[in-house]
Amino acid sequence: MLFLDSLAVSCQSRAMTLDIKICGLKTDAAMAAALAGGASHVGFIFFARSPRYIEPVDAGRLRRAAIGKAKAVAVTVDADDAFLDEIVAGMRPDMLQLHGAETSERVAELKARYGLPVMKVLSVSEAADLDRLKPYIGIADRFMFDAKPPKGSQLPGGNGVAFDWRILAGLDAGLDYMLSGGLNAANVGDALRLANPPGIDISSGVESAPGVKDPALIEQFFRAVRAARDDRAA
Ligand SMILES: O=C(O)c1ccccc1NCC(=O)[C@H](O)[C@H](O)COP(=O)(O)O
Repeated sequence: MLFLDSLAVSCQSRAMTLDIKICGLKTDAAMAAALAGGASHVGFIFFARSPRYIEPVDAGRLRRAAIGKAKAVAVTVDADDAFLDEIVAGMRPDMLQLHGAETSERVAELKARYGLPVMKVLSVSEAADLDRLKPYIGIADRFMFDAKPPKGSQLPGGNGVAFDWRILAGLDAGLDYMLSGGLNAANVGDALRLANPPGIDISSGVESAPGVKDPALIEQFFRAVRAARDDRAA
């Protein structure tokens, strides 16, 4: 845990801005709710086994509503160049989210190939997992810390499972990341209080069924975030 120790700086010094990514969008109504709530990022899933899978050209159509409002993120899992070419051409993302076992060399290669910022996802369950950050520092533009998938899950993400957010509290205040995994309107206040992250990400916590985003739940989530932030500012 030497690496975590060396990064330990008080989170109190973080800026008061909070990025919010709503992930797994497939409909205009969900997109409208995400933008109305003030999402900074909207995510599209390009993983065939996911109930949130969307074709690149459909994502390209949907993401138009976000131009100038929120960054459109293409979420991929160990995708090959041919599929990434199709995604980038069809959707025109602002950012790639790499949710598989991509190495730091692969991250660097993709940044050079597409000229897009990359968010590398690391799945965590204990503080020692943060040691896996090291090779990506200075290469990935941003990180996402997500929970490890439960046993038997077919999905690397979108499982609605949380991890112990306190393990993020000692991270360098300058590290740009999103806290993800199992967030919902009921627990987001605790997540913000315990980890004070620069960004958060949610998917299944704003769904009425797997892959079905509920605009009312999206609105409720933003309300909960605002209430938690108002409480902390008071
Ligand atoms: O959501 C999916 O189906 C998915 C499938 C494959 C790779 C990543 C996936 N989701 C990525 C995300 O960014 C989710 O928002 C993140 O894992 C949190 O999901 P949840 O716990 O449901 O909020």
